[in-house]
Amino acid sequence: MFETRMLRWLVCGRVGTVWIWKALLLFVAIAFAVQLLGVIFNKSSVHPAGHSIFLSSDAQGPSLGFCQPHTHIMFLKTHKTASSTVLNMLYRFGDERNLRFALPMGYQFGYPLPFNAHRVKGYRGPRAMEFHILGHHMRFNKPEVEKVMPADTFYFSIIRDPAGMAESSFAYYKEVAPAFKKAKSLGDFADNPYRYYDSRVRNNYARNLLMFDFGMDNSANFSLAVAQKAETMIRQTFNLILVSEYFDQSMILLRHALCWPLETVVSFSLNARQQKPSDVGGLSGSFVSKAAAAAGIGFRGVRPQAKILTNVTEAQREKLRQWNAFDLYLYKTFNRTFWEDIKSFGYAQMEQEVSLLRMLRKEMAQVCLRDGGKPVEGRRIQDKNIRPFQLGLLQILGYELQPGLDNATRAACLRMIRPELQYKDVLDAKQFPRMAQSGQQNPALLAAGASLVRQDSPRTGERPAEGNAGGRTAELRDWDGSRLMRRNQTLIQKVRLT
Ligand SMILES: Nc1ncnc2c1ncn2[C@@H]1O[C@H](COP(=O)(O)OS(=O)(=O)O)[C@@H](OP(=O)(O)O)[C@H]1O
Repeated sequence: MFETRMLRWLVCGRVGTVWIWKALLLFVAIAFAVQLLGVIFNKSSVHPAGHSIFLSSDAQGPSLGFCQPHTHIMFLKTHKTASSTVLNMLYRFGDERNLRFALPMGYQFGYPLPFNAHRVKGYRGPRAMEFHILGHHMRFNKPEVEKVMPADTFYFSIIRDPAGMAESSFAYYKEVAPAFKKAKSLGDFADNPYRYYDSRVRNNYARNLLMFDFGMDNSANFSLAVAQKAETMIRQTFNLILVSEYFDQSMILLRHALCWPLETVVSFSLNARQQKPSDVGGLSGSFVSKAAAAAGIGFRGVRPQAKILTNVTEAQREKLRQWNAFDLYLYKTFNRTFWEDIKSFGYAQMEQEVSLLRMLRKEMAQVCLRDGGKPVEGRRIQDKNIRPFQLGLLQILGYELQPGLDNATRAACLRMIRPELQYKDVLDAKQFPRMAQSGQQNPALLAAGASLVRQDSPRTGERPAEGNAGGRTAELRDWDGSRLMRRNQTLIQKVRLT
């Protein structure tokens, strides 16, 4: 009773309606200012601390309108699809803004086993800590990924024509994948896959690798119902599927979806296969071979044997597509969706942004890279911090930095060319400084791209050890899960455990 009278007195008697309106207006103004500050704060928290090294004032790209940059991101890093180039971009974005990565204990999340949250370093139960970016190779397993990543996570991945993927995969995993090991050449495999492929052995690199990475059965014969089920799962889970053959268009769609400035999606192609002489103007699906051919760049030192092993005719490329029928279905389906997205985005705007992106890449190549950005065979790169991990028949290419760069520019350029394994170590050491200090990682092994996995680690479930580190039994594995042995201080690639 008393309160009501008091209120009436305050409202009508003492304060008056004008004052109420003024108070209301003030309240609205304060709320708006708080909101604005929040946006500014949020935006600035994902902007790099340092200044941009891009010379051009267009580095931010055309306006994105009013949007909030995404910082919770899950990238399914499919194999042989330009995924290392995409991951490098995510690494840079997160590194420059001190975001937290969900990193594996070694170099992979137990691939080819399905992803398990307990393989994430620092994981302490569902959502116990905030992870921003998850992007390493894995066999996708949604419930486990959801334990690690926040509910508002943006999911995306990348696909490639199965013929190009098969070439890339064969060149890389020839000595590792059971089906490839026995084949005389990729052409031979394409002509007679059933002679070499045994579905009882895990042969993910040799058939429907995309399907496998998305967490589904890769070895069954094609069935439309199963393919459609896979499509539905992907549509329900992933916000965007990029296409490797249209990498630059993919980057533009991605930056708009993530609300990121243009400069964040400028990259150099990483993890490319060594150029084969026959590729020039020719048959191969290698991205770099085409780019190099267009630029008139030639390579020397190719093993003729390797060239013969990976050569295929157009008819054999078609056979490889049919052999990978599930992947072909996914590729065709999501390629269509990709072009529908571009249509909605607008062809003219896409063209404008792609040109800008290419201009920035060219600019960066001139600033950062030796010889105008000509890719270099891994074995010719002296600096182990930028030498890409080597596996397979052909050299994996990397880059060398322009000499004489100032410190800030050098650091920014280094981030763009630092290979995946080395970058993972840098991020790992940043996130877990005490472990890095206690020397858990062995630099000699890191240079070779190996991980040291303690045999007694309850989470890894790795096989018994062969090496010996600090008196403890330990096993040496490369990033891909294949076992490495040390003999006379030399790391020797061993056969992968399937
Ligand atoms: N920007 C861009 N555009 C198109 N293609 C590109 C790009 N960057 C890398 N690549 C090609 O991707 C292949 C390597 O793929 P990944 O990095 O996914 O390989 S891996 O699974 O991580 O080993 C590898 O293909 P191949 O050269 O055919 O083997 C790279 O050349």
